[in-house]
Amino acid sequence: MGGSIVEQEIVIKANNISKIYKLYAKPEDRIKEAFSVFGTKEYHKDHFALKNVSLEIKRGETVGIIGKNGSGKSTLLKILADVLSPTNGTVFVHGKVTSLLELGAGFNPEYSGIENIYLNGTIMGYSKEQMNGKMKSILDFADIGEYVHQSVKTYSSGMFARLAFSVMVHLDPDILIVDEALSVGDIFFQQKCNMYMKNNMKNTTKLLVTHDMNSIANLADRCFVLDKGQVVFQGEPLESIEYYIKSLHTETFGSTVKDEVNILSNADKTSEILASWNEVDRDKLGGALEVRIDKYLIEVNDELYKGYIQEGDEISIQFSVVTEKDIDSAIFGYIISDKFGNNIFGENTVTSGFKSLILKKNKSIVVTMQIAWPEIKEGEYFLTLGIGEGEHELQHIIQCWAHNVHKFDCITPKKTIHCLFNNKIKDVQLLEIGT
Ligand SMILES: Nc1ncnc2c1ncn2[C@@H]1O[C@H](COP(=O)(O)OP(=O)(O)OP(=O)(O)O)[C@@H](O)[C@H]1O
Repeated sequence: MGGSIVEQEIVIKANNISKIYKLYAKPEDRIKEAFSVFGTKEYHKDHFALKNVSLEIKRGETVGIIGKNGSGKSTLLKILADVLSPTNGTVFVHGKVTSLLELGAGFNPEYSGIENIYLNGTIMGYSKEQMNGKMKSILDFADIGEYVHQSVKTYSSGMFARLAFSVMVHLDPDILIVDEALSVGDIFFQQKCNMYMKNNMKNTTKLLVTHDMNSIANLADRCFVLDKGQVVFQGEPLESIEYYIKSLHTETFGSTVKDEVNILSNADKTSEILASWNEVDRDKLGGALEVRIDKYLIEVNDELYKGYIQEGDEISIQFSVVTEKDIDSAIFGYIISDKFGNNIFGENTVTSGFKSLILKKNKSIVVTMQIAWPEIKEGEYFLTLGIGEGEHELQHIIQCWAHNVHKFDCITPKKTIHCLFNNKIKDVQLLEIGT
């Protein structure tokens, strides 16, 4: 068989699978139903953890599965890993599967790390001798030192994740299924796993469930987005992330932004157009509020924000301002902070060299600030907007702060940002000092 044919081989095929759980309002309803005369009276509601899901995955593909909590990701993986049966539909899986679902399956907590390595090997059909041959690489990768001789029940969840991942990938699976299990490991271990999967497991089909969009952007060839047990989108990772994050934002922030909004020139900014902008919640505002931020719109590279952002993207932050007084000298600014509230970067018009910005009483004004997204670590970042009154950045009246009005999901495809940002090594020298 030629290489390209092998690559095209479908190794996972799910046909119209559903998983239905019976939900009972009260525990006794289950008993009542079981003993109902002729078994006809129903006391339960059907809950579809998965509904009519069909998919095909080829050999060697890395497929990301994303979706909100409870959307059915784990249920799907468990069915594909054959630890759960679908209520309806058929599943075909061709090849040896190892899975990091629910850390612990396949591990005996009373056994030591070493004993568990042998146990997993036996389950996967390897002899003791074969496992001896793999032992060093498994232990080196897990890197948990002397703990391998302790019983697994004494491990921290991170140590356990290290051992379990190492064992799973060294058992040469045809298909590797990785749930959020890895997220309990520290960031360096997660990177090590991602590198290993990328570089050492090219022929292995990998299914990844994670809420870490950056891993998806970097590792996946293709993605499925699940919502309420159904596949609502499938496609390229970035398109899938865009679809998913947009739907999250719509839910979380109640965004009213329409898919199609014309790119506006200043003259066109009528109240009709502002009607489609995002309202800033009054409870996000602070300051004297004689001048206040009313609505905003974020555009990235001249299009509406797609749900993710990356280095070099040109952002246009537009917001409308309602004024109750004349201001001779206004300062506008922004801050980007991380999810822990640390301010990461920002600027204002004074320090950027823009002076004498005048606001007239009872006028609606639209402010547009252009910035470029810098090279920073992947993650969630929040935009805060500010208006000050005065000429000096340190001596002014805070008129309006609009806190955390917008969330940016920053991804760094094909790049590792080691800390908050990278700082290049400008020069390196090697000096030979002897033989
Ligand atoms: N044993 C069960 N009994 C009843 N309902 C269940 C059971 N297992 C899962 N569910 C329900 O099925 C749905 C899908 O659950 P699942 O764990 O697959 O979601 P998920 O996308 O993996 O979520 P998360 O991101 O929170 O891990 C949820 O509504 C969940 O409450």
